[in-house]
Amino acid sequence: MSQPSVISMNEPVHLRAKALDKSYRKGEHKVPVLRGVDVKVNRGEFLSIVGQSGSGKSTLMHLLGLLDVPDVGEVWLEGTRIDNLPERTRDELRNNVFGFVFQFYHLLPELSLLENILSPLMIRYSIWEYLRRKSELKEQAVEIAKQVGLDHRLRHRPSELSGGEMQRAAIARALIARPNVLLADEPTGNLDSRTGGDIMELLHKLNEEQQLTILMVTHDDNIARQAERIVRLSEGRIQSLNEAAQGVA
Ligand SMILES: Nc1ncnc2c1ncn2[C@@H]1O[C@H](COP(=O)(O)OP(=O)(O)OP(=O)(O)O)[C@@H](O)[C@H]1O
Repeated sequence: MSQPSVISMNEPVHLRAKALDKSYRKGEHKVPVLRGVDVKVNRGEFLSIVGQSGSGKSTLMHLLGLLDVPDVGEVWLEGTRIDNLPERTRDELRNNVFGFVFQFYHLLPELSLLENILSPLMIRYSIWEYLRRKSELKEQAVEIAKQVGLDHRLRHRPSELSGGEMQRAAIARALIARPNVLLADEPTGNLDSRTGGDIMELLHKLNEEQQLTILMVTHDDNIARQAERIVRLSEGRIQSLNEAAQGVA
């Protein structure tokens, strides 16, 4: 699959939400979730979006990562509006620019850890291209497994891994497609505080060493504070854009 024309791989991005509105229909009622949300994610920054359960954090992340479309408003990537692109271009962008990490890992139980890490490339390439390049792609997957500290678990199935290891595997799977932006939805939400701390350390390492832009969603203020900057979402609106993450009272 060719790369989308709006951004070249590995180019630092600058992601922006402009005046996003999103409502869901519940029976006969339209329930507003986001009401005029503006967020800017700078190149190479580690931004957390914090807010109570139901405040719309995941909804916002899904709109920024092209998993859903806003009712009103725009999403911009490096000077190009992306929310209104044709579906195929949006699919390509989603697969090439964004990496996703979720609270419950979403690993495929029947695949080994190595196969799970490789799974996005099976989608990116045609079957023939994937098979032709398999040994090179496998080497890349092993290298990324090393980066997240999992190279000793390559043949294990998800059921044989701890929660922290499954989240590391999910992060490795997101990294294999060499994303510009990592979107992490409650990445520590299912982990004890020590294991969650290890995952935060790994995210920091990726942010600092690879200048990976990270947008993390969490309901946990302590986790959110560990990012470089916090955006607080309350009742579908941004409360503070400039709250310094470190040293917040
Ligand atoms: N696909 C959907 N259809 C209908 N309502 C939805 C849908 N997705 C989310 N909602 C509703 O929108 C509101 C915001 O949900 P969202 O998941 O974005 O919040 P959140 O802040 O991420 O919450 P949590 O921290 O509990 O995951 C909730 O009331 C939720 O029930």
